[in-house]
Amino acid sequence: LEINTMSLDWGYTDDNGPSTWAEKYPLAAGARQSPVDIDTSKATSDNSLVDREIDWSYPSNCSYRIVNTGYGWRVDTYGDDTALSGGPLSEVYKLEQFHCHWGATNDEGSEHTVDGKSYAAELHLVHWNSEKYSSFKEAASQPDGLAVLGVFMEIGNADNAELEKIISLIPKIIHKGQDSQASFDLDFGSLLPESKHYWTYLGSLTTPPCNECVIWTVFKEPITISERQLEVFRSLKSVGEEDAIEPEEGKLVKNYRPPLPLGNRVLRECGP
Ligand SMILES: NS(=O)(=O)c1ccc(NCc2ccco2)cc1
Ligand SMILES: [Zn+2]
Repeated sequence: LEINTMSLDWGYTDDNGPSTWAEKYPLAAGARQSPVDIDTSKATSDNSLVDREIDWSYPSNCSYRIVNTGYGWRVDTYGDDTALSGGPLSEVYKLEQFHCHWGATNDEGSEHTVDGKSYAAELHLVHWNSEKYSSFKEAASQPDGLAVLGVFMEIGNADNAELEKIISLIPKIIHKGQDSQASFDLDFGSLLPESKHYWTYLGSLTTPPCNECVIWTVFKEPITISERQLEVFRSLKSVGEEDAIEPEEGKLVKNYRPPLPLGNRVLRECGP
């Protein structure tokens, strides 16, 4: 008797989704988990961040690898001449990868929420503390190991031109495990909002193993992408090419974790 148990050990469906993760990944039940709902009335703008704007420098032309992780797309950036500093960060962090979270409809999809409001998607730029640690993996086991920039995405009429360079590669990585090498000049600056105003708090990876190793910085201003671009995200599959399933099955229509309690953590903000 061969039972087709083609199931991921964790995911976003009812039987392997966020409410089940703590069974196999105990850190998911920690007190410093992400994402959180950003209750703007709780944000404190103490002097520790004033004039400490977040600074980044990313190369304009670089070679990248985009991969279908089974949980979404991820661009690996070989972050040599990248640097993130300032804001809540005490050291310089290097960009390791960036990826996105989205939902089945446009009224959900972001991981962080603002006074209970969800955005249609959320971009994460993942950096690691290369001043203190010698690898991303080592940094991911440290409380100040990673710095992730969160950028809300809302639906607008226009395509996001920078994102289009990534979206044009998605048809090549429809199935889990597929990847595509591309060297394109990516202007990261335009993947970030104009305003550098942000909220920051101490949290975790929003997917298993949910390590509590992230200094989160979430920009207040969203960027816009088009409905068509978001539909391309939803066309990704969570299963490999060899998993014979119906064409409409296995689509990654959502890959966001709902918010966890902020608890007694401090939520700081920089800028109105
Ligand atoms: N959504 S996110 O930005 O919090 C994020 C970022 C990076 C990882 N990496 C997964 C990992 C790290 C160490 C072992 O496995 C997972 C989640
Ligand atoms: Zn993420």
